[in-house]
Amino acid sequence: MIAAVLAGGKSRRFGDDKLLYKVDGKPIVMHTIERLLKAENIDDVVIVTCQEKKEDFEALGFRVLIDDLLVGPIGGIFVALKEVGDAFIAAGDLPLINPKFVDYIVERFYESKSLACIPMWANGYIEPLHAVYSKDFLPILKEQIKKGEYMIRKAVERVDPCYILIDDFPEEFKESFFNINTKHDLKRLLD
Ligand SMILES: Nc1nc2c(ncn2[C@@H]2O[C@H](COP(=O)(O)OP(=O)(O)OP(=O)(O)O)[C@@H](O)[C@H]2O)c(=O)[nH]1
Ligand SMILES: [Mg+2]
Repeated sequence: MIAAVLAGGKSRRFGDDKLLYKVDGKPIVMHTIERLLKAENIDDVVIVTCQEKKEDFEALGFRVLIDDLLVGPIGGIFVALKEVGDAFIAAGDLPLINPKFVDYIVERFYESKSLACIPMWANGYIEPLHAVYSKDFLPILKEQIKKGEYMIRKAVERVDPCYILIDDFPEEFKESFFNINTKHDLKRLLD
Protein backbone atom coordinates (compact mmCIF):
# COMPACT_ATOMS: atom_id res chain seq x y z
CA MET A 1 0.00 0.00 0.00
CA ILE A 2 1.07 3.59 -0.64
CA ALA A 3 1.37 6.01 2.26
CA ALA A 4 0.27 9.55 1.41
CA VAL A 5 1.82 12.17 3.65
CA LEU A 6 -0.19 15.37 4.06
CA ALA A 7 2.06 18.40 3.83
CA GLY A 8 -0.12 21.25 2.64
CA GLY A 9 -0.73 23.02 5.94
CA LYS A 10 0.28 26.54 6.90
CA SER A 11 2.00 25.74 10.23
CA ARG A 12 0.38 28.83 11.77
CA ARG A 13 0.98 27.66 15.33
CA PHE A 14 4.58 26.71 14.60
CA GLY A 15 5.61 29.79 12.62
CA ASP A 16 7.77 28.63 9.70
CA ASP A 17 6.95 25.36 7.85
CA LYS A 18 7.09 22.76 10.61
CA LEU A 19 7.51 19.86 8.22
CA LEU A 20 10.75 21.24 6.80
CA TYR A 21 12.11 22.21 10.22
CA LYS A 22 15.20 20.11 10.92
CA VAL A 23 15.50 17.89 13.96
CA ASP A 24 18.69 15.81 14.26
CA GLY A 25 19.72 17.14 10.85
CA LYS A 26 16.53 15.96 9.10
CA PRO A 27 13.27 17.72 8.25
CA ILE A 28 10.47 16.56 10.57
CA VAL A 29 8.57 15.15 7.59
CA MET A 30 11.55 12.89 6.77
CA HIS A 31 11.34 11.38 10.26
CA THR A 32 7.70 10.59 9.52
CA ILE A 33 8.47 9.21 6.05
CA GLU A 34 11.38 7.02 7.14
CA ARG A 35 9.22 5.41 9.80
CA LEU A 36 6.38 4.84 7.33
CA LEU A 37 8.80 3.11 4.96
CA LYS A 38 9.85 0.77 7.77
CA ALA A 39 6.32 -0.67 7.80
CA GLU A 40 6.19 -3.92 5.83
CA ASN A 41 2.80 -3.07 4.37
CA ILE A 42 3.99 0.28 3.01
CA ASP A 43 5.61 0.07 -0.43
CA ASP A 44 6.17 3.74 -1.15
CA VAL A 45 5.39 7.28 -0.04
CA VAL A 46 3.85 10.23 -1.87
CA ILE A 47 3.65 13.75 -0.45
CA VAL A 48 0.49 15.83 -0.88
CA THR A 49 1.10 19.55 -0.75
CA CYS A 50 0.15 22.85 -2.34
CA GLN A 51 1.62 24.19 -5.59
CA GLU A 52 3.90 26.72 -3.87
CA LYS A 53 5.71 24.06 -1.86
CA LYS A 54 6.03 21.51 -4.66
CA GLU A 55 9.79 21.95 -5.21
CA ASP A 56 10.61 21.99 -1.50
CA PHE A 57 9.06 18.56 -1.06
CA GLU A 58 10.26 17.12 -4.37
CA ALA A 59 13.77 17.87 -3.16
CA LEU A 60 13.23 15.14 -0.55
CA GLY A 61 13.09 12.58 -3.36
CA PHE A 62 9.44 11.54 -3.32
CA ARG A 63 6.55 11.89 -5.74
CA VAL A 64 4.54 15.02 -4.96
CA LEU A 65 0.79 15.38 -5.58
CA ILE A 66 -0.67 18.85 -5.78
CA ASP A 67 -3.61 19.71 -3.55
CA ASP A 68 -5.18 22.86 -4.96
CA LEU A 69 -8.47 22.48 -3.10
CA LEU A 70 -7.32 24.53 -0.10
CA VAL A 71 -9.93 23.04 2.21
CA GLY A 72 -7.63 21.48 4.80
CA PRO A 73 -6.61 17.86 5.36
CA ILE A 74 -9.86 16.47 3.86
CA GLY A 75 -8.73 17.90 0.51
CA GLY A 76 -5.36 16.20 0.88
CA ILE A 77 -7.06 12.86 1.49
CA PHE A 78 -9.27 13.40 -1.56
CA VAL A 79 -6.30 14.14 -3.85
CA ALA A 80 -4.35 11.16 -2.48
CA LEU A 81 -7.13 8.58 -2.97
CA LYS A 82 -7.88 9.95 -6.42
CA GLU A 83 -4.28 9.59 -7.53
CA VAL A 84 -3.08 6.43 -5.79
CA GLY A 85 -6.22 4.52 -4.76
CA ASP A 86 -6.42 2.90 -1.32
CA ALA A 87 -3.88 4.61 0.91
CA PHE A 88 -2.50 4.96 4.39
CA ILE A 89 -2.94 8.66 5.13
CA ALA A 90 -0.49 10.25 7.53
CA ALA A 91 -0.05 13.82 8.67
CA GLY A 92 3.51 14.91 7.96
CA ASP A 93 4.05 15.99 11.55
CA LEU A 94 4.08 12.52 13.15
CA PRO A 95 7.82 11.97 13.73
CA LEU A 96 7.23 9.11 16.19
CA ILE A 97 4.76 7.19 14.04
CA ASN A 98 5.12 3.47 14.81
CA PRO A 99 5.68 1.19 11.78
CA LYS A 100 4.19 -1.80 13.62
CA PHE A 101 1.04 0.15 14.34
CA VAL A 102 0.87 1.23 10.68
CA ASP A 103 1.15 -2.42 9.63
CA TYR A 104 -1.58 -3.39 12.05
CA ILE A 105 -3.99 -0.74 10.74
CA VAL A 106 -3.35 -1.79 7.12
CA GLU A 107 -4.01 -5.44 8.03
CA ARG A 108 -7.25 -4.56 9.79
CA PHE A 109 -8.27 -2.59 6.70
CA TYR A 110 -7.75 -5.59 4.41
CA GLU A 111 -9.57 -7.94 6.80
CA SER A 112 -12.53 -5.70 7.49
CA LYS A 113 -13.13 -4.61 3.89
CA SER A 114 -14.35 -1.30 5.33
CA LEU A 115 -14.13 2.04 3.54
CA ALA A 116 -11.84 3.30 6.27
CA CYS A 117 -9.91 1.96 9.21
CA ILE A 118 -9.34 4.64 11.85
CA PRO A 119 -7.80 4.68 15.34
CA MET A 120 -10.04 5.95 18.13
CA TRP A 121 -9.37 6.94 21.76
CA ALA A 122 -11.63 5.77 24.61
CA ASN A 123 -13.36 9.18 24.68
CA GLY A 124 -14.44 8.79 21.05
CA TYR A 125 -11.81 11.13 19.59
CA ILE A 126 -10.55 9.76 16.26
CA GLU A 127 -7.15 10.01 14.58
CA PRO A 128 -8.14 10.44 10.89
CA LEU A 129 -4.63 11.48 9.79
CA HIS A 130 -3.11 8.15 10.88
CA ALA A 131 -5.58 5.89 9.09
CA VAL A 132 -6.33 3.86 5.98
CA TYR A 133 -8.99 4.86 3.44
CA SER A 134 -10.37 2.98 0.46
CA LYS A 135 -10.64 4.63 -2.95
CA ASP A 136 -14.36 3.84 -2.61
CA PHE A 137 -14.51 6.53 0.08
CA LEU A 138 -13.94 9.15 -2.66
CA PRO A 139 -17.61 9.81 -3.53
CA ILE A 140 -18.37 10.56 0.14
CA LEU A 141 -15.41 12.94 0.38
CA LYS A 142 -16.47 14.61 -2.84
CA GLU A 143 -20.00 15.22 -1.55
CA GLN A 144 -18.77 16.58 1.76
CA ILE A 145 -16.30 18.95 0.11
CA LYS A 146 -18.97 20.11 -2.32
CA LYS A 147 -21.25 20.90 0.63
CA GLY A 148 -18.48 22.86 2.33
CA GLU A 149 -18.36 20.36 5.18
CA TYR A 150 -14.63 19.92 5.81
CA MET A 151 -14.63 17.98 9.06
CA ILE A 152 -13.21 14.54 8.35
CA ARG A 153 -15.17 13.12 11.25
CA LYS A 154 -18.42 14.03 9.48
CA ALA A 155 -17.37 12.14 6.35
CA VAL A 156 -16.23 9.14 8.36
CA GLU A 157 -19.51 8.99 10.28
CA ARG A 158 -21.38 8.55 7.00
CA VAL A 159 -19.82 5.15 6.44
CA ASP A 160 -19.31 2.20 8.76
CA PRO A 161 -15.57 2.43 9.36
CA CYS A 162 -13.47 -0.07 11.21
CA TYR A 163 -12.34 1.68 14.41
CA ILE A 164 -9.17 0.61 16.16
CA LEU A 165 -9.35 1.18 19.89
CA ILE A 166 -6.06 2.83 20.80
CA ASP A 167 -6.41 2.29 24.52
CA ASP A 168 -6.10 -1.47 23.98
CA PHE A 169 -2.47 -0.95 22.89
CA PRO A 170 0.71 -0.57 24.93
CA GLU A 171 2.10 2.92 25.70
CA GLU A 172 4.77 2.77 22.99
CA PHE A 173 2.05 2.53 20.35
CA LYS A 174 0.31 5.65 21.64
CA GLU A 175 3.45 7.69 20.91
CA SER A 176 2.60 7.11 17.27
CA PHE A 177 0.05 9.94 17.46
CA PHE A 178 2.43 12.52 18.92
CA ASN A 179 2.31 15.45 16.51
CA ILE A 180 4.18 18.71 16.30
CA ASN A 181 2.03 21.83 16.46
CA THR A 182 4.21 24.39 18.24
CA LYS A 183 7.94 24.95 18.76
CA HIS A 184 7.33 23.83 22.34
CA ASP A 185 6.37 20.35 21.09
CA LEU A 186 9.93 19.92 19.75
CA LYS A 187 11.14 19.57 23.32
CA ARG A 188 9.47 16.21 23.71
CA LEU A 189 11.03 14.98 20.51
CA LEU A 190 14.52 15.88 21.69
CA ASP A 191 14.10 14.23 25.12
N1 LIG B 1 -2.52 18.43 1.53
C1 LIG B 1 -2.92 19.19 2.54
N2 LIG B 1 -2.39 18.99 3.77
C2 LIG B 1 -2.82 19.77 4.79
C3 LIG B 1 -3.78 20.80 4.61
N3 LIG B 1 -3.99 21.41 5.81
C4 LIG B 1 -3.20 20.78 6.70
N4 LIG B 1 -2.49 19.79 6.10
C5 LIG B 1 -1.54 18.88 6.73
O1 LIG B 1 -2.24 18.10 7.68
C6 LIG B 1 -1.41 17.85 8.82
C7 LIG B 1 -2.10 18.24 10.11
O2 LIG B 1 -2.47 19.60 10.07
P1 LIG B 1 -2.12 20.66 11.20
O3 LIG B 1 -1.44 20.02 12.37
O4 LIG B 1 -3.32 21.46 11.49
O5 LIG B 1 -1.01 21.54 10.44
P2 LIG B 1 -1.10 22.98 9.89
O6 LIG B 1 -2.45 23.25 9.36
O7 LIG B 1 0.06 23.16 8.99
O8 LIG B 1 -0.81 23.82 11.21
P3 LIG B 1 -1.65 25.04 11.85
O9 LIG B 1 -1.66 26.12 10.80
O10 LIG B 1 -0.86 25.42 13.07
O11 LIG B 1 -3.01 24.48 12.14
C8 LIG B 1 -0.10 18.58 8.56
O12 LIG B 1 0.85 17.63 8.11
C9 LIG B 1 -0.44 19.60 7.50
O13 LIG B 1 0.66 19.90 6.65
C10 LIG B 1 -4.30 21.00 3.28
O14 LIG B 1 -5.14 21.89 3.01
N5 LIG B 1 -3.85 20.16 2.30
MG1 LIG C 1 -4.40 23.09 10.70
